[in-house]
Parts: sequence; structure tokens; C-alpha cells
Amino acid sequence: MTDLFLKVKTHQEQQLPFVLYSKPNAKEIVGLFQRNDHLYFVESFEENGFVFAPFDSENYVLLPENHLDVIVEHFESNPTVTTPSVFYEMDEKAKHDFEQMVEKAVADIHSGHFKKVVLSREEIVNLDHFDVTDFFQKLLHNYPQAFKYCFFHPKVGLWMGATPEQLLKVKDFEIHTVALAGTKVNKGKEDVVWKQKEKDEQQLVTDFILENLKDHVSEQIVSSPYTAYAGNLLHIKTDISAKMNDANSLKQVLKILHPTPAVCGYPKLLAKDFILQNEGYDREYYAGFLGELNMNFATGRSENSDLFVNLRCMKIKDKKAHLFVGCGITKDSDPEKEFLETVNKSMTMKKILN
Ligand SMILES: C=C(O[C@H]1C=CC=C(C(=O)O)[C@@H]1O)C(=O)O
Repeated sequence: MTDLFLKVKTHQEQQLPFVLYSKPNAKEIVGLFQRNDHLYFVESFEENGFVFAPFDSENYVLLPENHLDVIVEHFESNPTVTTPSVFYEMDEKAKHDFEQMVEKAVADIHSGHFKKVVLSREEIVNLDHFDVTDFFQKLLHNYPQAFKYCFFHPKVGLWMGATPEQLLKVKDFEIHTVALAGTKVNKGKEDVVWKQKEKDEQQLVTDFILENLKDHVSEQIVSSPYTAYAGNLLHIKTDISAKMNDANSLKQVLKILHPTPAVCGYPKLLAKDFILQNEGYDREYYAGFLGELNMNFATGRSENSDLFVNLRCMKIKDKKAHLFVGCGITKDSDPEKEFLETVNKSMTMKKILN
């Protein structure tokens, strides 16, 4: 076992906070190990550290740099660790409940309450065995293009995921974000044709980001929408870059971007209200964000932030995996298709539970 994974074992035994992560297409795993079990929070956004933020609160958990031991290890991609597809047994009650919630949202959209809402559900899977380093290695080898992580804090719990969505990358005053929405199963065909419903759903995210960022940035550069790969799925993606007006804008920009209409809806507050009143469970850190704050731990340099939306993730508790999956609902949504989309998204985590 490597030094990094040995350190994970001892930290787990001592119930001390740690995070393991690997960035999209990177060949390094970064391990950050907090030397005490205190729960720190982001206050000024000028701190250096690793942030783990929930969906619906401003208590952004921080592993602060000055309390961390850092281990960076190189890894070689090993395709033999990839796992086969998973068989899904239909849960009729989950399907019925989700479809009813979608129907209600579509009715509210037709009445003009909001334009889009992202609805999600929790799926619980019993685990016969659980080994953090084993699961994390499966994430690494199955999802090279995602941001893969395993986060543990005794006062937060254990979370893992492989997210395809960058929330914000900051280098000096340059920022980069994406508008990601619309989902299809990747069937390996060259030409992917997106329906108008999916194009509209994604365009709404792009428009929201551009409109809301404009007072805080200059020189916005926007790509054309294109098809992006995320494990067994495809999404529509637009890259957005800009220059922040001043260094203090990071907090402001994060407040605008989190949560985007890709995980909440539009208008934001009305959509969030619908989510909180109707989903019937607590998203906790699902659809929150996580990553490096003002620090690049692999190079040891400060000043960069690299943050991702916490999607395709799960919480592990008492030998159970709680998987979180959602999808964007618009006026043209078909409840059954939306439920099947959440089933497809659940496969990202289920694959590594095998
Ligand atoms: C909310 C999720 O995905 C978002 C990101 C990409 C595509 C999405 C969609 O097609 O609905 C969602 O907006 C999730 O994976 O739980």
C-alpha cells in the first residue's frame, strides 16, 4: 500500500478529517490530512484550503492549509480496475413519487411560477463491504475526465463522487466556468443530436451565468455549446471565461454561481423554494461545491481556486451508500423520462459499488 493510502487508514482510525482528490485528466492524487478534528468554516474567502460547501447554507466547511499535512502521489491509469455495467431493479415507489413531483413542477412552470427547477432524489444501497481506498481507486480508473474525491470529516460524514461539472476556476483575475445541462446516455455514436428541450434547458444556464456575472467581470468569452462526455453520459456544455473586476470579487462571483440553474433552477429563489418544499429529503452536500480555495496543493502555490459542483456523488453511512441524483425540469418534461434520467445518473456511483 502507498504512503498516501496508509495515511488514509490511520486518519480513518483516528477519526480525523481528510480529503483525497484527483482533478480531470490529472495523473496525481492529492491527499490533505487535517491534524485536529475541529470543524472550520470559510469566512473571508481569502483563506487557503479545501472547501466543502452544502447546497443550501453558507456554512462552507474548510480544511485550512495551516492545519494540513499534504501528500501528492502520481498514479498510472489501470483499465483493469474498470467495472462492468450494473443491473437496475425498478423501484416502483421511488418512480411513482418522483414522477408525481415532476408533474407538480411542470404544472407550476405552466402557471408561470418559474421556468426551470432541478429535482433530485436519494437512493440507498446496502453495502456488503466498504473500503475507502478501494472505492476511490475505482473512481480514479473509471472516470479520468471527472473531478474524483473522497471527503471525510467526523462532524460531516464521508462523501465520495466523480463530478463532470466545474463551478469555477480562478487564476489571478481570470475566471473560467461552464454551463452544463441536458443529458443522454453515451451509446458511442459519432453524431449526437440534441432535442430543443435539452438545448433550451442548457441555454438557460448559460444566459443566467452571463447576465448575473456581467456587473462583476469584463471581457466575457463564450464558446458555442458542444457535447461533453461524463462517464456513461453525455451533456451539453458551454465554456465561459472572463476577467474579475477586482480580487475581492471571488466571494461575490461564488454567490452568483452557487447554485446555478444546472442544480437549482430559474429564477433561483423560486426554484429553490420548490425544491425545499417538495423533494422531501435534505440534499446536504449534494449540489453544493468543493475544491481548492486560493491554493494549488499539487504545486504548493497559493492564489488559484479550482472548484467543482458536487454531482454524481454519495454519502457513506452505516454500511449504506446514499446516492444523490437529479435532473432539470422544464415545461416540456416527461415525468417518466426524467425518472429514467436519474436512474442513468445513479449508475456513475453504482458502478464502483460492485
Ligand atoms: C443535477 C444533476 O445534473 C445536472 C448537470 C448536468 C445535467 C443535468 C440535467 O440534464 O438535468 C443537471 O442539470 C445531477 O447529476 O444530479
